[in-house]
Amino acid sequence: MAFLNKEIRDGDNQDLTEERRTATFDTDKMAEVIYGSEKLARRRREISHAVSRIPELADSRPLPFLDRFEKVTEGTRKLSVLDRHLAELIDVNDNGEALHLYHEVMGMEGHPLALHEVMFVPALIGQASDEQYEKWLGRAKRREIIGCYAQTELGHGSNLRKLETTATYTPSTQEFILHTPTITALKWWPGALGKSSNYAVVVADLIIKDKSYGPHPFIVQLRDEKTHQPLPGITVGDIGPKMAFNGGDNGYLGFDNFRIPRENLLNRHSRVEADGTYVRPPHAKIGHSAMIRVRSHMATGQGWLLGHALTIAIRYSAVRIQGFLEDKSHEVKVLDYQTQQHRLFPAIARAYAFIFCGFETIRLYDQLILDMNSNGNTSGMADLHALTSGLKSVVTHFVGQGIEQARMACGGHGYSMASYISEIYGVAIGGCTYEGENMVMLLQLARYLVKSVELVKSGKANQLGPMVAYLAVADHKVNLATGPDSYVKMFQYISKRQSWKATEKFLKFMENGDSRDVAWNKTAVELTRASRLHTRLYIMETFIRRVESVTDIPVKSALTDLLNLHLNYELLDVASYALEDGFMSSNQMDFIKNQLYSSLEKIRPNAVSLVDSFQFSDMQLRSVLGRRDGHVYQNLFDWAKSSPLNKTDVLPSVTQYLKPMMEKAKL
Ligand SMILES: CCCCCCCC/C=C\CCCCCC(=O)SCCNC(=O)CCNC(=O)[C@H](O)C(C)(C)COP(=O)(O)OP(=O)(O)OC[C@H]1O[C@@H](n2cnc3c(N)ncnc32)[C@H](O)[C@@H]1OP(=O)(O)O
Ligand SMILES: Cc1cc2nc3c(=O)[nH]c(=O)nc-3n(C[C@H](O)[C@H](O)[C@H](O)COP(=O)(O)OP(=O)(O)OC[C@H]3O[C@@H](n4cnc5c(N)ncnc54)[C@H](O)[C@@H]3O)c2cc1C
Repeated sequence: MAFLNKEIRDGDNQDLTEERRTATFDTDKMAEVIYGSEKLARRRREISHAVSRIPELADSRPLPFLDRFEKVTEGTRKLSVLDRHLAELIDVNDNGEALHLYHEVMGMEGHPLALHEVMFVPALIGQASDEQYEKWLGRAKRREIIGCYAQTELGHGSNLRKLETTATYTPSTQEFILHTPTITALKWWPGALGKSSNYAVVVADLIIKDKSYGPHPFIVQLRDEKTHQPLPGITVGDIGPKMAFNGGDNGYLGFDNFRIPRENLLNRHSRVEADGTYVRPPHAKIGHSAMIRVRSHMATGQGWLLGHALTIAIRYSAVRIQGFLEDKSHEVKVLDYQTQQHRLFPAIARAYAFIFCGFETIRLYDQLILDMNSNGNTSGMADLHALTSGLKSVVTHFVGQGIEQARMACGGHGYSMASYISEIYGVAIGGCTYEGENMVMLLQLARYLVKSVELVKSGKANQLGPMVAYLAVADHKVNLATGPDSYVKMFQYISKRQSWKATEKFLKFMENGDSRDVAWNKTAVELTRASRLHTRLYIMETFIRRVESVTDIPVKSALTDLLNLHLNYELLDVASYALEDGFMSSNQMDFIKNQLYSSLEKIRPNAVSLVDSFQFSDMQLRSVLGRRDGHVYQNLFDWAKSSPLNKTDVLPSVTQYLKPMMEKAKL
């Protein structure tokens, strides 16, 4: 008999096998929906399989047992092995394949090329002119040079307009002089800056004839290409251990009147002529495109991180037997408890929703770059900036929450590094901070919402973009029993009401004499609430669109269960906004809760298969607790035995310190 869940193998834990047999859909088909195509889903499996046949690509020891120096070395070692095998493992021009290969082999703890691929090369593609492509892009793509993205400083990150690093143009030599005037102006945080990169895209305040033109990107050589020594005038190093990413060398960087040629200002959109004349870009914020790119990719990337934690927690919950339900002679799987399901299943729905939604923003970003590079059309920038600002904030926040719930759902073993969940958590919540601190980015989206409400108030609703058109729609009572559209309408009502209330509050403060900035700050919490609601509405709508587009009936049916859970969970979470003015009745509230609980029951038989469908290999998961075979206890015991502390029965620290203390006490 062909099994719908292809993960079933002889010798696996029987409880897990039992779960896999209950799948109502084909996990390979679900993987096609998750990864966007049959080809990528298949290639991912093939690549993982090919990697497993190259022993040098495996971690030489479990990563949690390595110290920082060993982690950096291990990451670099694997990169060099990977480099030798790249062409045989993937189509190097296929980003999806490359991304999977790097996740599989390099894991998530950071490596020297992380920022090269994620920001340095994209910054060149988005910001460099054709001549600069000629000079730098080929070298960067061939990895003759390794780069990073150096923007944040010790004293400033969120407020780019106040970056202190200066790039002062000198017409006599046609050079920019890069300088770090104070300790707070040191670049601080850029990934792969400390020890690995020999080039960087540096964002510095452009100064011409004593006038500041604001932050601009420059390509800067940091280290000698032969010796890798820092060039004279450059101070560079590693900033030390972090919550996660400890295989990466986030760094600091200072300039002492360091000169670079005029051609090193990335000048596809703005430039400085030889005589110092400044040529403006078509859009003031066009220099931020590398950031918009990462933000556009974050929803999908974060959805996968949540998927990792949930794969571990759900598999473990199907193996962990504890306590009783009806039959007191047999303990049950902890996955059978409603509280466990409520803790984990809505997070599975969110992981799927974030991945689907992320694919849409990636497409929007690719279109924007195409428009900008082909005909200088920047009209999509404001919309995408607003959308991705909200999305990165909402998604990273919920992913952090979801991973933490997954950890707790694994009880004590979730707290062990054997689960690897704490590492996943550390990596994921970095996203709440990098690419724009979440509150700061929610407030960026709020600017857009406030402007949109103001348009409606001034009778210009016809100028609203499609994503905010609901802000002008009249309210109608909603019958939730009619399906997903009614949930969207209810959510629209809630989101619209909050955007309007926050805007009115903000305008009122100004009417009463506050400046715009003070009024804004006095309304900021309400504004961030509006941004979150707007973003959650967008996620809900993309989830519905994606499920509607699925053609495989069993897959669509399983996804519909997840979608229903998502709709009810989300609406319940924000119901107070609609209850307070009576738009939602308490009967409707009861209806939502009942739908939610029945969704949990429907999803239960598919839970393991829904996470198996992410098709993360054991190598990629790096979790002893979440391995496919489910032999949790034996695997945990073997792992603990391999701890370096267990190499000897008596530790030197015991002989040196503990024993003398005990001996002394005996006297
Ligand atoms: C294959 C890819 C995989 C990717 C996977 C990701 C996983 C990778 C893992 C690890 C990588 C880690 C990478 C981390 C890298 C970094 O963190 S780089 C540093 C990031 N730094 C930031 O994000 C700084 C945040 N701050 C800002 O972006 C800006 O300062 C600001 C947007 C908050 C404000 O900008 P400012 O210039 O001061 O503008 P305002 O005066 O506030 O606004 C003026 C108007 O400009 C509009 N605007 C601002 N930015 C943009 C933009 N990017 N595009 C379009 N428009 C923009 C803003 O909305 C205002 O418009 P209105 O006046 O009309 O309201
Ligand atoms: C793992 C990681 C990797 C990174 N990689 C890079 C990299 O490769 N390159 C790079 O250049 N940088 C990088 N960074 C830096 C990162 O981009 C910044 O830390 C981030 O943009 C936040 O800025 P900040 O540190 O200045 O936070 P701050 O702005 O100082 O935030 C502190 C608090 O102030 C609040 N706040 C600040 N401004 C406002 C405001 N206007 N309104 C309301 N509240 C406000 C914030 O909400 C927050 O609560 C990385 C950071 C991390 C953690």
